Amino acid sequence: MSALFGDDLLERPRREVAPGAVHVPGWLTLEQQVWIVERFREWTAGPVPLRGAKIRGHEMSVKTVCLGWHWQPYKYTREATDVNGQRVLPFPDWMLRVGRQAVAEAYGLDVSAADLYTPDTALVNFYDAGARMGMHQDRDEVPLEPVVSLSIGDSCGFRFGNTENRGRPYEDLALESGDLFVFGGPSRLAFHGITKVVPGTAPAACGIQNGRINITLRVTGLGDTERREPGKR
Ligand SMILES: O=C(O)CCC(=O)C(=O)O
Ligand SMILES: [Fe+2]
Repeated sequence: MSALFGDDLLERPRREVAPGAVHVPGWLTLEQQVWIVERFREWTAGPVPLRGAKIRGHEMSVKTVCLGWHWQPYKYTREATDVNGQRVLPFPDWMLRVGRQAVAEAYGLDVSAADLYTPDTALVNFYDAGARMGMHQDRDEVPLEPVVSLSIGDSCGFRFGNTENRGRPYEDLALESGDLFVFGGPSRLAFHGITKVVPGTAPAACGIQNGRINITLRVTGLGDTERREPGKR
């Protein structure tokens, strides 16, 4: 009910959580969320299915499908060589526009000033009620352009930390359906993770009833060449 009349946004103002890290609650409309969930169902139908990446032999509880470039620990490839060898779907044009609008919104820029931001990959994560993501840095990309993160479905606990280590100082905040979070500049290499998913919190009309979809847009800096040497993480 609170979402219907928008008063939840009064309780959750947009906020710079750390320098260069901005949380914009309720950025996506319900209509946009539903449309993106429809696309999510197409992406997960293949050619590369959702899969839990294996980190040092352990399968992640979060399941991921990628667009543009396929992320695997700790590199990007065009083909999902750790899944089924198929090439991932292309990075869609509309996501480039979403990324630019998101960066403009987060940093208070005119959208024409954000057209230098050119994401070329999307990591699309699905969290069921038991999924978590440990504290990590996003550092398999070459340039340190901002990461744009969109959330749809169940709320989660998001821990946003410092650039030095996985421990304190960090801040715990909730990411809810429709929220935007952008981290760039001095916060680009901040450690972050998902501590919990809260079942039953997805808005009835967001298009997904169980679980959480998260999309992160990134600039790999790879151009047309694959980076075959695993980067350090
Ligand atoms: O699910 C999220 O909000 C964060 C995902 C994330 O950190 C990642 O995919 O690297
Ligand atoms: Fe991340």
